[in-house]
Amino acid sequence: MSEVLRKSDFLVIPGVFNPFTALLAEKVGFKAVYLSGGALTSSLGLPDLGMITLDELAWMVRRIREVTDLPIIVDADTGFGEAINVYRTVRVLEKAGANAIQIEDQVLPKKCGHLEGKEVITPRDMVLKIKAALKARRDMLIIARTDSKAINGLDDAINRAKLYLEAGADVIFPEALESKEEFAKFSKEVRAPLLANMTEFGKTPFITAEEFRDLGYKYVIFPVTIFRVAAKAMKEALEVLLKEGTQKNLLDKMMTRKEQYEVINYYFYENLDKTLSNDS
Ligand SMILES: C[C@](O)(C(=O)O)[C@H](CC(=O)O)C(=O)O
Ligand SMILES: [Mg+2]
Repeated sequence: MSEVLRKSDFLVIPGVFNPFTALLAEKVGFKAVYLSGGALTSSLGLPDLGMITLDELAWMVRRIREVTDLPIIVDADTGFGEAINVYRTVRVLEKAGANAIQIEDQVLPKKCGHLEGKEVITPRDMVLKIKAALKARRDMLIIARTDSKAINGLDDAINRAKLYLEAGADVIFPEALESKEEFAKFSKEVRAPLLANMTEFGKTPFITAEEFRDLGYKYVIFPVTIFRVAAKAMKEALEVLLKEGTQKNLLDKMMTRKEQYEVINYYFYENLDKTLSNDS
């Protein structure tokens, strides 16, 4: 499955936060999913500040792996500690079913890369984490994210990316670039598979997937888009229920029971049960 990530020329990758959303992405036709820390933590009612544990993340990777064969890129934040922790993080997440893992060079508590007040670790400390990740991985890709642009500027982010590549990172993720020109400069200087983060309400202006491809990016993630759309839809539905005491006016906004069951392969299990009983 990591082969899909390695061999594809270009991939548009939605952020998911549970098995249902991963299945939806698969059924709609996406070729890979991104388990977003931002969306996952929000779905747990928690801020994205590096507060969940490795075990909680691995549990979700296993649950998603159970239902889909799509490649999963896992957002592992800062790797749950220092280099030796990163070693274990990689082992655990790969066994759980991850095909790629993203580690970022922020200090803890980490933040969404598009917020103010971030801090970065030294390039050397990040290189140690990347080396630990490479020693631990069997097949999965190691994606090194640098948050440095917003703190030390684009040139520092470019220099860090070069060091991370030299250390062996497979993919570079420059976080929170602010214009097409910056994305273009980065891809001109950093000759490697690159991942662009097209999150909304952040520092990056809207750039389409196709434009990112033309700018030299191999992967584009839309990490929290479906969470935010669903969150607003759920809030509106709750308000209607509270006000009207009936869901009648919501029906045309709903996935039907049949459509819902198709996503979760309900009918497969129903048929399996019949076949097993008929056979015996
Ligand atoms: C990509 C990201 O790391 C995520 O957790 O999905 C976030 C996205 C977001 O908060 O919008 C990020 O730090 O950019
Ligand atoms: Mg994240």
